[in-house]
Amino acid sequence: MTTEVPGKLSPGRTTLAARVRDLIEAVVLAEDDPPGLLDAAARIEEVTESLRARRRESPRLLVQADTVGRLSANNPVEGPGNPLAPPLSRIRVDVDGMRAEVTFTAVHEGPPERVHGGWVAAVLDHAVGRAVAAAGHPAMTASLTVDYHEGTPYGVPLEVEARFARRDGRKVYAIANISSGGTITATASAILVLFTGPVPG
Ligand SMILES: CCCCCCCCCC(=O)SCCNC(=O)CCNC(=O)[C@H](O)C(C)(C)COP(=O)(O)OP(=O)(O)OC[C@H]1O[C@@H](n2cnc3c(N)ncnc32)[C@H](O)[C@@H]1OP(=O)(O)O
Repeated sequence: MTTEVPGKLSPGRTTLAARVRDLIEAVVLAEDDPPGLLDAAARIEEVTESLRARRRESPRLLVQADTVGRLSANNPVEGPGNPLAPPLSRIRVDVDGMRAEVTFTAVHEGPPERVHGGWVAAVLDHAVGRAVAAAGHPAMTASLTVDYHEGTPYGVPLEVEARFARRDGRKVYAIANISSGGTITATASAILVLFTGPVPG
């Protein structure tokens, strides 16, 4: 079931997501002090139960108007309402493609002091999806090839870019990259397949 919330995302929701993002980072970086950790766990459980008492049916939260379809504000890459999303910021999407900024944290560490490759791929996957939709070809990723040229640092703003390349029948080709201070750390090429039915939000 889709829950549609008209208008802007409430500041309460974005603030809560931001505080939970802070919390996740604090958990990952917390010193090993068993009584302190158990006390924190009990207090967090209390908050979780209070939120669960007002649970919605679906994680979808459709509040952001988009050029093609609507993206959930709880999207796990871009959504400001989702504490798992890094999230993306300074998003610019038009027919020429998508550009955005993303700052990962220690939460996303894979190799020492570098972002886990799965998170890099998730952002690139999302970016190609946004770019092809903006170019008028809403489609789902069938194949994503990622080349990791250098480790991607966290704790610094990164640039994400993606653009539609070409279309061949239902297949839509796109490319994307992620860079740090002008140095490209990962590139992706993707084949997406056009949606045949309605474009999900
Ligand atoms: C506003 C919206 C913004 C959205 C932004 C968010 C982006 C989010 C990015 C994602 O997370 S996407 C989710 C991850 N992807 C999936 O879950 C897709 C899972 N796969 C499928 O559901 C189906 O495989 C798919 C819909 C992609 C294709 O199935 P179909 O039955 O519709 O297509 P079919 O298998 O007939 O293939 C159509 C064409 O694509 C080609 N194809 C399919 N899979 C391929 C593949 N893996 N590699 C290369 N080509 C492929 C296939 O050969 C064929 O080529 P031809 O038309 O030339 O004959």
